[in-house]
Amino acid sequence: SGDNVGGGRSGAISPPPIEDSVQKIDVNPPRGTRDFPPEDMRLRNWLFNHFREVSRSFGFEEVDFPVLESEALFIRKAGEEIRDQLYCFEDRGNRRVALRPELTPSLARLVIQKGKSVSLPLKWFAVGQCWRYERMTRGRRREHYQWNMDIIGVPEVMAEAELISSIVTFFKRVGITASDVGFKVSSRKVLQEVLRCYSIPENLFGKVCVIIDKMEKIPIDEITKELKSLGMSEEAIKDLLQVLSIKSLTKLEEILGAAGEAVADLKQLFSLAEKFGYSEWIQFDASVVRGLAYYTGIVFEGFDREGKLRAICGGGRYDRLLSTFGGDDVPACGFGFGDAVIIELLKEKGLLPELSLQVENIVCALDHYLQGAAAAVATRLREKGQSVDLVLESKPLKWVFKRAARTNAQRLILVGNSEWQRGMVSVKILSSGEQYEIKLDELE
Ligand SMILES: Nc1ccc(Br)nc1
Repeated sequence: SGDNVGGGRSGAISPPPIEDSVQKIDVNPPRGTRDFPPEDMRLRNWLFNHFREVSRSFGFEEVDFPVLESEALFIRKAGEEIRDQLYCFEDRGNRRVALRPELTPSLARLVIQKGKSVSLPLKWFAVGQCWRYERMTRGRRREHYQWNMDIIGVPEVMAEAELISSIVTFFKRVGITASDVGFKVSSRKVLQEVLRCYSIPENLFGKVCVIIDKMEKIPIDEITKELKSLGMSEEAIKDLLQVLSIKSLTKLEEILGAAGEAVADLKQLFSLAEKFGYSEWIQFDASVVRGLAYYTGIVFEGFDREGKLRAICGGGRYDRLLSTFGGDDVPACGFGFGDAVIIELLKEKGLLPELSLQVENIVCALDHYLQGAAAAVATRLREKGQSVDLVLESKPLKWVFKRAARTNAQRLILVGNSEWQRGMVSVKILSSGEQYEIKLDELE
């Protein structure tokens, strides 16, 4: 029946010699990346389930994109860190590609690709791994998972208010309160209106934002130097930094007047926050600009009030992104929420959940020849929706009890000869120790 290939049983051919010398491989994951062994994967699933349940409760649909994208999707000339750390390379087809550093450009690409086949507004969410290539000198991670929610096709500030509401909903679900975290909210239109007063060219807007976003990270004279290199005068820089220090919307209105879009948008957002019931979570802070060049309006970031951690999440309006990719001028806003800072915050607050392995049944044959019977018992329970850890080899009972304890099994089902002859199995409820025999067809 056909040639024996690869040393089948009949006409056995000895397997080829192992040519490659066995060399010990590095069993750690690549620098800056993580494995998720079961206990870490349980926490990750717990977190992502909350992300997904909140998104769905807001009527959003899940989407995803390739981790690998054309490098062109992320080439922006605004001096962003995300560009400097792009994990990019040339593939075997000589194409310039990159591991995505964020999800928003992929989302914009898919919206454009879908074109008229989708009706606006779109409410999409994604949970995806994002990458950066950072010199390991700083020993930081090179990958993280980001939860994104985006609303495409709604120009009103109601969209940003809805997004912030979804994040507040997530925080409440995991036990975080407005005493633990807040949102700093501003609008890039504040910056825009100041720059216009000094006739700073629009094309410098993105670059100025990226520089301003470094305010808390590099010395102020470095900020001033970089702004000067863009051609801003000392007076313009002084006024700009003065406006950016404003923490009150009333004060902002005094400076910019009530007629501008910046003040109108922000007043509308704070009014909607009242209606959504999360006023205590948000505060105006003109210094918030976020580090992505494409934001055009409201921007916000979640922060821990103790000031120990980096930003928990961030987002805003990006009304021009789709058109810069050649798509129609479609308004859009969204946020990114990383999987690292939130876990640090939950640890700080003692809110990490206890997540142990749980299995409902462990099934074990008491003799080797009853393995088939044990398989039948396991299958029957599984068909009834029960989880079963089937002991796959002959093991001493002591071993089985130890495994049942480690897996927090609720029931131990033993398949023994005398019981099986009578169509029975023996059940032990591990929490109470109660033990009884039961007919197989009554087991559930
Ligand atoms: N954009 C980005 C990607 C990966 C990590 Br870790 N941090 C930021």
